[in-house]
Amino acid sequence: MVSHGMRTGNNGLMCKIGPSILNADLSDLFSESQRLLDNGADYLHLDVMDGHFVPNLTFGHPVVKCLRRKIPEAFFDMHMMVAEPDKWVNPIAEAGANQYTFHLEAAEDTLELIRRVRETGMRVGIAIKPGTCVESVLPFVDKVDMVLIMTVEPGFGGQSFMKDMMPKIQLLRSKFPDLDIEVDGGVGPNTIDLCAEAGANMIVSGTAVTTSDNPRHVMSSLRHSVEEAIQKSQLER
Ligand SMILES: O=C(CO)[C@H](O)[C@H](O)COP(=O)(O)O
Repeated sequence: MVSHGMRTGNNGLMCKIGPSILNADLSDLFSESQRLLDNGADYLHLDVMDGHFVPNLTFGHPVVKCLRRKIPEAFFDMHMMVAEPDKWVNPIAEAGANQYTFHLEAAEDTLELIRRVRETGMRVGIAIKPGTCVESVLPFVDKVDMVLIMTVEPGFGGQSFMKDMMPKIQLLRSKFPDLDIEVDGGVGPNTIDLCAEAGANMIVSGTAVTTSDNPRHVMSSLRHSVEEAIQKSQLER
């Protein structure tokens, strides 16, 4: 598998758009995923839900493995909304994932979990729910590749964006200029500016992209907004 660096050059960050296929037609996961990639997605954000950590079920490693066979190149960003994140590290790695993002709230031994994910060769992400304070993730930030700030309660697509999560992104960005910060939940053309100004550089957008007649246009306008905000903040430094 090709290696997928998520950073660029010596200026630090690059904006990436990773649509979530949660609200797409899951009976045709391959075509839906390919359509998003063909229309400019930088990566696929794959939401794994186990019915315990969140009150919903999606799919697991067998489905990811099948999708990987049909899509050998794309970056698979796994958002593991599961109660036992340690249990799925190896199956998800063997299925061909590139990044394993677990929830801090579900981790029993966070450092050990980070070590285990790294050992597989996957990038490591930590996600926090809206009710979790950003300070709780700070001790781990220098050991991971990405922090995911949830802007909805995890479990369902199509919810309203929680703009009061923006201070979490601002705080992380001020302390960690080179960190990949992902935002997920209710993100679309009307909410992207807030995320971009706060400092997010990895943008998950589900419903806004998958239900659009013109996903290429939606993704390129999301990207444009974030790139402008990154450039502006670099000029201000
Ligand atoms: O993690 C998620 C829900 O738990 C989804 O990735 C997220 O909600 C994306 O969908 P939308 O953009 O429709 O909110």
